[in-house]
Amino acid sequence: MASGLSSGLRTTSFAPENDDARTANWLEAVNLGFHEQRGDPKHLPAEVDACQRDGRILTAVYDDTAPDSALDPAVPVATYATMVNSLNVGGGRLLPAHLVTAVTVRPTHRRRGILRSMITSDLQRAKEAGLALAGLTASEATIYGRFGFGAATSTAEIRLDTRGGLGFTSGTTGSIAVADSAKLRFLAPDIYRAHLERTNGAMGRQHRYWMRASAAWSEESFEPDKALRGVLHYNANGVPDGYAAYKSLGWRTEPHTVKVTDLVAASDDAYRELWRYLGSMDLVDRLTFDAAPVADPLPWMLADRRRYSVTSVDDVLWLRILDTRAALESRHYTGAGSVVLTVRDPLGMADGVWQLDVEGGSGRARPVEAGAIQDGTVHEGTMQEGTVAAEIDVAALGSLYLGGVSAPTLAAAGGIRGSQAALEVLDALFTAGPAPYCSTHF
Ligand SMILES: CC(=O)SCCNC(=O)CCNC(=O)[C@H](O)C(C)(C)COP(=O)(O)OP(=O)(O)OC[C@H]1O[C@@H](n2cnc3c(N)ncnc32)[C@H](O)[C@@H]1OP(=O)(O)O
Repeated sequence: MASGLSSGLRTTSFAPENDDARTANWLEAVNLGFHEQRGDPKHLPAEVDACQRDGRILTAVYDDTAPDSALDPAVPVATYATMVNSLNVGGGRLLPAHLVTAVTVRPTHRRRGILRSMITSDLQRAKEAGLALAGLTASEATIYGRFGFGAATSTAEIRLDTRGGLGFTSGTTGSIAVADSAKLRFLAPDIYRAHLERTNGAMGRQHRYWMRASAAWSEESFEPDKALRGVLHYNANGVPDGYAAYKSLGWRTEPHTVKVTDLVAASDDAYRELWRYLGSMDLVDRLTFDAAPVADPLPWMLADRRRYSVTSVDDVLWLRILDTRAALESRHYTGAGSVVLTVRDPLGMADGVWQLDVEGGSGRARPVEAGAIQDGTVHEGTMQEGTVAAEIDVAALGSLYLGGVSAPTLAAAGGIRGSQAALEVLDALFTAGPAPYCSTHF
């Protein structure tokens, strides 16, 4: 991959392996690129094992022309990794998505087009491999729009005033127990899977999530996190259907604060009861959580909703449509109707004109001759005459895809061009369902 690199650079892609200098050097380059500490060789086998479990394919760009005393040229000057995982695209439908991660270019090699070269060739290959969507979580919001990615989901950072305990408006359901963290490691994947299947916008998780939720790895290192605790919710049949991981920020923190590091609910009851437990701990004055849903039921279950505040809202999942027809036909829809969409894609992967007909939760996308559209409606050809039409940039389609933002909002921002009638149809089709929620970064 990565044709178009400047001369002197060479690139290769490989699967991670243990006892492999190439893999170790690649991981070291990622640490360098993200300003992390050097890796500890004793943790390398676990780190490589995690990469393998995630199904990561690693790409490295090398510059063999390093001068004396420079970092070993076997350490790549650029890194890039991909993996495939499931995205809930509504109605319990799971679609495999091509995920991009660990993108770094060394400061000495930046702004020479290395990222552009890696990502454009990779996206093309993912499309040829039959994947309808690509996704990533971005270090900066300014990088990936030019490559056709649009911000598709957000989470809220929340703060709860728990002095004296939180009151809830409804009675308890199921039961709660403090978790044996070592066992949580093996329960968490199943609980998350059930959450994934019921949550629009949720993404399959990487191995590190189970290691972190069970305190086997801290958020910063591959060492155990001795401060982290876990709690489980069991449904009426005694089956675990939710967990949370949390830790005190220490007695010197004023007010005394517990940070919730992960909270996964596979039922509404589990969500409510996990927060009830967290909100009832003695000696805790504040709870924080940085990955709450933007459409959070939590304030609606509190006796005093003013105990809940949102301190920031951040984008999480960015989506890039690779195959427009497959993406449109894979998604679940809530409304019914028809619209003709002209997709503009500067990279030429997703562009074209489609008539989208939605009925009974499913969409059918048929190619349309571009000349059939005049004045924003269809006038000729085999398509239904009078169907409303809109033009949409591929990044805006990525943002609209899971319904995280409305068509009129995207139109006001310039990403969609169409009549009021077309925007209303798009809105009814794409955003009428539950707001997407992705609590997974990768
Ligand atoms: C999915 C993830 O892994 S997110 C993590 C991304 N990585 C990081 O944040 C680590 C630190 N940053 C880096 O390593 C690099 O700066 C990268 C990877 C972001 C960019 O790599 P580069 O090789 O310098 O990018 P490249 O030269 O291909 O730039 C392509 C285009 O993106 C633009 N661009 C690149 N980085 C940025 C940025 N951080 N902010 C704004 N624009 C950017 C360039 O100006 C260029 O624009 P143009 O084509 O319109 O002229």
